[in-house]
Amino acid sequence: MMVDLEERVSELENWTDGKGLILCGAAETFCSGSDLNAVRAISNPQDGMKMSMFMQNTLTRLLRLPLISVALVEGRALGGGAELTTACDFRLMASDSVIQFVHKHMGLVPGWGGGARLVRIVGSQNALKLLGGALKVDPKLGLQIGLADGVVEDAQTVEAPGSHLEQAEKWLGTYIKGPAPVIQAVKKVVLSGRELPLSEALKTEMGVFGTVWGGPANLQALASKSKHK
Ligand SMILES: CC[C@@H](C(=O)O)C(=O)SCCNC(=O)CCNC(=O)[C@H](O)C(C)(C)COP(=O)(O)OP(=O)(O)OC[C@H]1O[C@@H](n2cnc3c(N)ncnc32)[C@H](O)[C@@H]1OP(=O)(O)O
Repeated sequence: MMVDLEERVSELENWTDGKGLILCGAAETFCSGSDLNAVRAISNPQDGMKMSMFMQNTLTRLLRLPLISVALVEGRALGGGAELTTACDFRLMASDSVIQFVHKHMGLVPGWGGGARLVRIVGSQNALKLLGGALKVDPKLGLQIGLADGVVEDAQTVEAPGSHLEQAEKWLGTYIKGPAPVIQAVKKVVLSGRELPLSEALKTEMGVFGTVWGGPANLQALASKSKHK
């Protein structure tokens, strides 16, 4: 899974007109973390840290893609799978889904960068509770602490306008409507604001602004005298 994921991220880094990404699992599980059969063979500290470096690099690149990403969590996201959800910009949870940082039960802490990202998403107090307590985060708790950005309804409920994936596509559609260069610029500006010290973020923002100012979308908007009602 880890190598496959890195290869997909490399492909996505070359997707020049991408605007949005939905990451979902298979069957009833979003991701159950490391392959326990495989990690038993690399249970020494050196190999563990190599795996950690590989996955931290992969997931950091995933989060830094110039597009808006959503983790569609169906079933369980456990351990590294929970960390994987934090490597997307947003998380949508199905009604019976659970995000659980089970690391403590494995005698571990997050190793794929999920600890650092979790603090930035839910704050240090909630991160400490989720990691220290290996708490099961259901959609209600996820929305309450800001780990979940929305819930997708089950097909048999009246509110469900389609499958989980169709609902996620509709949810994401609101944020990626528009020309790819503009959506990509939006993500780049937010990324720099999220990761850089203010003075550097301002420089990055100015640079990104320069790529869209006077661009096709900007000139078209100016020509149309659009009103934002
Ligand atoms: C940095 C964190 C990272 C690390 O330390 O390297 C980790 O992520 S540690 C791993 C954390 N994940 C787990 O501990 C998950 C363990 N699995 C489960 O809790 C359950 O399997 C499940 C995911 C909740 C699913 O339960 P259920 O629906 O009851 O199905 P099964 O338990 O029968 O599983 C089906 C099948 O899948 C195999 N499986 C599940 N998870 C893993 C895994 N992480 N690695 C390897 N194999 C996994 C499970 O063994 C079953 O296989 P078969 O017995 O061959 O059918």
